[in-house]
Amino acid sequence: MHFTLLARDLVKRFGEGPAAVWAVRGVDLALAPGEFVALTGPSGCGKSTLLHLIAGFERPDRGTIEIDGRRVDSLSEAEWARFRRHAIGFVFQFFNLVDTLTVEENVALPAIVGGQRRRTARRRARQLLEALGVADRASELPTRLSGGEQQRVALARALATEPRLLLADEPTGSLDSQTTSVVLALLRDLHARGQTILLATHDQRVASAADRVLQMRDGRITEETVLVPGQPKATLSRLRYGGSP
Ligand SMILES: Nc1ncnc2c1ncn2[C@@H]1O[C@H](COP(=O)(O)OP(=O)(O)OP(=O)(O)O)[C@@H](O)[C@H]1O
Repeated sequence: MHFTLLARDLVKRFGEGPAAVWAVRGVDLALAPGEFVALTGPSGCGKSTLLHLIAGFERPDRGTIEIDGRRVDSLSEAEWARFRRHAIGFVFQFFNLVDTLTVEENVALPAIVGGQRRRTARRRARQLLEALGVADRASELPTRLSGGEQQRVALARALATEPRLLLADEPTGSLDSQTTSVVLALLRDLHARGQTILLATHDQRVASAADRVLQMRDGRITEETVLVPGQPKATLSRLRYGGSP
């Protein structure tokens, strides 16, 4: 079986000695291509840390991570950064857009940094903004946009390099109920198109859109609820909005 994500026995500790915090204490996790999995659990149980380990923002103290069959935990920082740029999209609770760049430039940036031609990257950014319903804000600075619009831009940026794995940390955590519905509909749509998604959420509505919900407690996955039984999709049809880039 091919997995988009395969993590084994992940452990992450912050600090030393008696002050040490064991944020992740031996997590095994496998996502098949096209699966949508939600992580839930009380504040401080380790959801963000787990996502950061998978994205390579933090290094595990123990354990292994494979993404799309590639061992990533042993990569150098530079290799990790290069791999992450095209394999992983990350959506943050507070958007993390660059305030001094326009919306379109924000979305095009990862592809440009990854070596894509500027014109191609900007054209694809336009297509994504169109698909996510924020194309009319393309030339504005992100600070002029509402929270929901900023999160749609952040989603567009995360998808700009057609990542195998979309990670999202509380993507609706700073949105009101109506805007949450919009972002949730987008996540469902991405899932229906075959995007593999792992997200952390406190919102039951968001969690219930997933195929599986994993409950975390004290750095461990303590419970699994399968909402959509059966084999996950075996093939991943790559996301394409409005033709090839
Ligand atoms: N950089 C860090 N340095 C020290 N401790 C940290 C660091 N990051 C996280 N922790 C600790 O690790 C534990 C897990 O935190 P984490 O942010 O992963 O939890 P969480 O489930 O995402 O919480 P929330 O739902 O509030 O975002 C907490 O005790 C937290 O204080």
